Order: sequence, then structure tokens, then C-alpha cells
Amino acid sequence: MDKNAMKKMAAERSVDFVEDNMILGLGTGSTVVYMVEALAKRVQAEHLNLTCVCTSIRTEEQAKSLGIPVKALNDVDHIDLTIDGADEVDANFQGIKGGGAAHLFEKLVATTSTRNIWIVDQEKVVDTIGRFPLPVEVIPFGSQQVFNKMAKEGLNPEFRMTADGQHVLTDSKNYVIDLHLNQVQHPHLLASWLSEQVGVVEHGLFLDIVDQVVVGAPDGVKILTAK
Ligand SMILES: O=C(CO)[C@H](O)[C@H](O)COP(=O)(O)O
Repeated sequence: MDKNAMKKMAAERSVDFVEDNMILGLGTGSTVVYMVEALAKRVQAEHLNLTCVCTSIRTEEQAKSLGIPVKALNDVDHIDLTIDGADEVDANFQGIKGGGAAHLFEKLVATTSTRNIWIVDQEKVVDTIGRFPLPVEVIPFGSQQVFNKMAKEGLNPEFRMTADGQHVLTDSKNYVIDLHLNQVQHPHLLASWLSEQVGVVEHGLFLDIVDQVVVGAPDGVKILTAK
């Protein structure tokens, strides 16, 4: 089955968890695009009263264009539920995000949220995270020095560039360094090391954050719940 079809299945199922009057976090990425479309249909059909907090300019534009009410993270006092995509997730519900360079806002919204649901296709459920390059957002000033430290640690860093050779910029106008690790055996240790580096704004290790994972697979949608 095509990967996008599996993403769409998971995305459409995930909006069943949305309840009237919720403050809802909306993630970023191609799976989230399907989720926002499905959400807009429910809002319209059931006249749901929702307040949504978006994790990127892209998601905010889509939500607004479909008539979904949006507020800034600073303007809400809590978030009930956040639905987001992910790049990889293991059996312990530890994951990697940031393939769309939105992990800083995504982590802020996720850690404000009472509950977090990820929507993925089955290929993203892995034994050990790290095959997907780990995104790290860094400020442009001195980023080459941060890169050099990562290289010295054996983390195989690579600046994320556009097709025409420019640095990919996050919504906060920062750079992204992708770490080619192949596998992350000790995610908490790596997360601590990265967080200690001056110039690092946020990394894409999302540890102990997600509560449920909605997985699109050829034989249907599976809902995994954290132990
Ligand atoms: O973390 C993210 C963006 O920063 C995305 O949620 C993640 O990259 C998954 O994207 P997609 O749904 O397009 O596969």
C-alpha cells in the first residue's frame, strides 16, 4: 500500500479523538495536512467549537484557509490534545521529529499539551530510532562551531540545505543540522548532551512525550497506547 494512503488513514482516524470545546494542538507535515482536512470537515459538519494552536506557519495557513479557529500558543492557558506526525517511533514511545524543521514549535506545543497523539504510517514504527537523521535546530551565529563539536563527538552532522544551496531556515529563522546516527542506543543521554550545547535551540528527540500512536497499515489502522 502507498505510504500516503497509510498516512491518510491514520490522520482521518485521529480526528475521532477530538471533542467539542477542546483546545487542540496541530502539528506539521504531510500527515498533518490530511488530519487538518479531516478536522475541518468535522468542524463544519458538527459545528464544533475548537481553539487550535499551530506548530508552523504552514499549518496555520492551512487551518485558517479551512475556517478552523486559530490562536497563538501565548494566548491559551492549556492545550487538551495535540495531534502531530513523527519521523520514527519505537516500542517505548520514544521518537524523532523535525523532518519538516518544525520540531521547536512542535515540542513547545507538545509539552504544553495534556495529551499527545502521533499519526504515522507503519514504516515509521521501528525497533531502534536513529535511522532517520536526527534534526537539531541551531542559531546561525557560530553554527559552524556547533557543527564541529558534533562532528568531534562522532555524530555525523550535516547542515540541511535547499536544492539551490541555501541553509534551510526554520520558522524562527534558525538553521537545521541533521545527525546521521543510524541508531540511537541511549536517547536520554544524547538528548542531554545536545541540550547542553550552546547554540542548540532544540533537538528532535521527543522522549516520554507521546501517549498514543495511530498507525496506518495495509490491514487497517492500529492504535498503540503508552504503557
Ligand atoms: O516533525 C515533523 C515536522 O517537523 C513531522 O511531523 C514529521 O517530519 C513527519 O512528517 P510527515 O507527516 O510529512 O511524514
